[in-house]
Parts: sequence; structure tokens; C-alpha cells
Amino acid sequence: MTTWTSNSILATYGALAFGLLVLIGRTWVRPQRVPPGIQWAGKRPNEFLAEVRACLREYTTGITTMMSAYKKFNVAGIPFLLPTTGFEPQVMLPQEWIKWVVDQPEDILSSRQVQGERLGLNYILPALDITSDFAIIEAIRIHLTRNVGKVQADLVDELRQSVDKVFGMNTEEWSEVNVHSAMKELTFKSTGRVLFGHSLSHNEKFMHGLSGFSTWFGIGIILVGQLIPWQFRRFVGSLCPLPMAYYRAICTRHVGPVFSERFENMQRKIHDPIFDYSPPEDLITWVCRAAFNMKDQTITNGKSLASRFILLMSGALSSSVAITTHALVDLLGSDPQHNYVQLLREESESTLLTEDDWNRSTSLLKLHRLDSVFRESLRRNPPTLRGLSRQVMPKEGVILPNGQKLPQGAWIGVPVLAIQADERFYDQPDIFSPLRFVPTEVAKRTLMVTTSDTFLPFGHARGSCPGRWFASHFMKLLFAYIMINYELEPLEGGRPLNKVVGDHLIPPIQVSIRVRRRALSTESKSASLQTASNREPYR
Ligand code: HEM
Repeated sequence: MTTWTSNSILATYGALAFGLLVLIGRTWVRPQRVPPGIQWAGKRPNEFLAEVRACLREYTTGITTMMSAYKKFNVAGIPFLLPTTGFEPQVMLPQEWIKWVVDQPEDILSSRQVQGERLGLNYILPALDITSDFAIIEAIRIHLTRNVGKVQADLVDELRQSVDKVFGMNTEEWSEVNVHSAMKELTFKSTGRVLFGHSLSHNEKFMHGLSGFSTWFGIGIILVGQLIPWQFRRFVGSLCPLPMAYYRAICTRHVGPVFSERFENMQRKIHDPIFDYSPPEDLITWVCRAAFNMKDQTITNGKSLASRFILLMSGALSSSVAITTHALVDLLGSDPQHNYVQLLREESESTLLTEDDWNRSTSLLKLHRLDSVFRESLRRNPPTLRGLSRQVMPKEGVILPNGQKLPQGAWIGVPVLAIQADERFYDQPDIFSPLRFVPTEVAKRTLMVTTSDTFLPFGHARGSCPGRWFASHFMKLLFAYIMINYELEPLEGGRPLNKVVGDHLIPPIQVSIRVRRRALSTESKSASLQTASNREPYR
């Protein structure tokens, strides 16, 4: 009797647990993101809780699900549902539909809605005020791009000092430099002068706050928005702000008063033209100007601009750090026989002969090889694996170009990495070919900043990166300076692999390279080129 009772209790608990598991399984993968009629990638037929397990496998499969499903479905013109680590699958559309995606307005396909969840912004920064976005984006897209020539001398001055400090001045001894840390310091320091002005970029406390904030912001985005299941976002998101708030407070303490003072004085000058005030020409001034030029005049003080500015800039700087790290590791990890560093050095030396050349923006248009290196590196290492992410907004859903319907709340996007590795668009796509985009007699020039439906690391059309012209400018100056002034040893064992974390390709941040300052005269250099290990360095 007792055995019978305990068996039935066990059976009841078992059935309850099973029921609960099925119930959880049904809702664990966010139901809004699972449109009917779209085929899953990576889902095994007849597997118990197949959709949950397909998402779980994404923690370890890296890019394989996306790459193989792209070939199976997208190349045949069929959309597929990509499982994700956040348990929010996303419909990947075929490349031919990109024009349709970018033509849809924000109230039909919204990028902001996806950002709020996928970057975890709704949870790590719940009080985020995006009224300033338009002014900041306009200032970057129009003023910074147009005035990049005017600020080039400052940029060059700053990057010379930073590279000399980080890579050293010793022409005899080789030193070991961690690529990622070096690129972080060089990027923050050099671009900081233009983005925040001379005084802030030389303020150690501010720069320390900015660096800490960008690290924690990056961790928060990936952890809350992508790695943990969507149900836990609110809870984990409420913990992340602690270190972020600390560093953000440091930044705000320094940048807030600068914005407030600039905003008030510029506003006063508008109403009182004889007021004696002329602001420095930097991004902070251009952001305030763009805010005054907005039709609806929703921005009434500099404080709100400052707070959003820090956020956008820290994201922008982190992207630039990742891309310069990828590019340097790509170059030094390539077959030393090609001696790409020497080819880049020759181009830089013949282009940047005088101080005027360094300070003139048109000089950089002649750096075809360097431009091509960055475009090729971005092709192989886009900052996000998926791009053009949008959420379906209308209650009645949207109809895809093939007539299929997607309900409200579904997420769409395109597999950027797979498109950029498609042999229909790129010859031998698996090979790092840094001179691929150098113009020839038959191939016309494609700049690294030119987006298209087969080149998407900066997005494409509406919402694409407004800072890419500035980023390209900075990255070319930085690499030209390094190539001209330093010898760089090739990486032993080739190009170390990236890590896939959430939607990001993280460069190998542990990699160090060996560098040595070049001696002034070419003749005197050649005698000292053999390394201790007797390997032939790039020269
Ligand atoms: C190589 C470095 C960079 C890469 C790869 C990059 C890439 C991107 C990407 C993929 C987006 C999102 C596009 C989309 O949603 O479709 C973006 C947005 C943005 N980028 Fe960049 N970026 C870089 C550097 C910069 C720099 C240096 C700045 C500023 C000076 C900047 C400012 C911005 C801003 C403000 C946005 C938001 C645009 C919006 O929401 O409409 N970026 N960037």
C-alpha cells in the first residue's frame, strides 16, 4: 500500500514536472519572434524541446548554423529562422531582399526596437533619452565629415605622440605590444582630441572614465542583450549598471559642464550677436549647432546632449578599436612572403612626404592600398554577424517580397558575414586578400566607406554609420604612421582566430606583436633587420 502511494506521488510529480517543462519549452523561445511558416536553421527533427535546444546549441556552434543555413536557404532565395543565444530567433532574409528592407520606414520595420532589446538598452539604461540622437548623428554625419580636413592636423599631432609612446622610440631593441590594448589607447587618445576637445582628451580622469565605461557598456550589451535568455534581461540588466554608472558618472562630471557652458554661450550668441564668444571648432560645438538647427527645438540644455553623447561615442570608439585590431592582426598573420607591410609602407612614404601632405585630407585619397586593407578586413570581420536588424511594427504584420507574411513583433535581418563570404559576390572569399579592392584598369575604385547590398559592416542606407568617414580617416593616418615609422614582425603561426560571442566577432585580444622603431636612414636600417629568432621581419 505504502509503495503504491509513493509510486503514485512520484508519477504525479513526474507528470507535473514534464507538463511544466513542456510549458516552459513552449514559451522559453520568445513566441513573438517565431513566425509561422519560416523554416528553422539548426533545429533537429523529432528532438524533444527542439527549438529550445537549437537556441542552446548556439552557445557553442559559433558561426556554423548561420553559414550553412545561408547556403541551404538564402542562396536559393528562401528566408530562414536563425536560433540565437538570447532565445529570440531572427528571420534571415536573402541578400536580394536588402533593397526592400532598407526602403521600409521606421514605423513598418523598426531598427530602434531591436536595438532596445538586442543591445539590452531597455534594461541597462531604462531611462535612456534618445531626443538628442538626431543632433549628434547630424553633427557627426555632416559637420565632422565636412570638417575632417580642418581637424586633421590635431589628429596627426595626437596620434604621433600616442604611437611614439605606446610603440616606443628604441631603434635597437624590439618590444612586445599587446595589439588590442595598444589600439585602444591609440584610438581613445588620438580621436578624443577631435571628439571631446584638447582639454578633455588630456584629462586623465575623464579618459579613464571613458575607457572603463566603454568596457562595461560593451560587456553589458553582449551579456544582457544577447547571452542571457530574454526572460532574465530585466534582472541581470538591473545589476550591470553598477560599474557602468560609476564610470559614466566620472565621464558626465567632466563632459557635462563643457556641454552646458558651450550650449548656453552659443544660445546666448544667437539671441545677442554682440556677445563676445567664439566656440572652438570641435564635435561638441557641432552637436550644439545641430541641436539649435533642429526644427522642433526639443533640446533645451547641454546636459541631456552630454549624457547621450558619451554613450554613442563609447560605442563608436569600441568599434574603431575592434576594427583596427582585426586589421593589424590580419596583416601580420598573413603569409610573410606577400610582404604587405612593405607595400603599404611604400605607398604611405610616397604619399605623405611633407608636413602639408600629412595635414591635407586629399592625401588620404591616394592611399588605395591602405583603404583596401581596411575594406577587406571589414569584409572578413564585420562588427556584427547579423545586420539591418528590424522589428515588424504594424498590427497586421508585413508581407515579404515572396508573399509570405510575418506577424507583428517578428525580427528580420541579414547574415552579414555569410553575404560577405559568398563567392557569387567575392572571388575566393575565404582568402584574406588585402589588395582586393585596389582600383585597376578594369575595376573602378570602391572606398572602404562605400556601403552596398554586398558590403554591410557599416549598415546600409537608413541608419548606416554616420562616423565611417571619420573612422576611415583616422585609421588610415594611424596605419600610415605605424608603417612608416616601425618595423613589425609577422605573427608566428598565422592569424589567430576570432571568438564568436553573441552577435559579435571578438578579435583575438590576447595577441601581442613585436615592433621596433625604424632608424631614420634607410641604409642604416637594413643592417639591423634580422631578429633574434632569425625570422625575416616585415620591413
Ligand atoms: C570602423 C569603425 C566603425 C564601425 C565598423 C562602425 C559601424 C557601425 C554600425 C554597424 C552601425 C549601425 C548601423 C545600422 O544600424 O545599420 C553604426 C552606427 C553608428 N555609428 Fe559607427 N562605426 C564605426 C565608427 C564610428 C565612429 C568613429 C563614429 C563617430 C565619430 C560612429 C558613430 C556612429 C553612430 C552615432 C551610430 C548610430 C547611428 C544611428 O543610430 O542612426 N561610428 N556604426
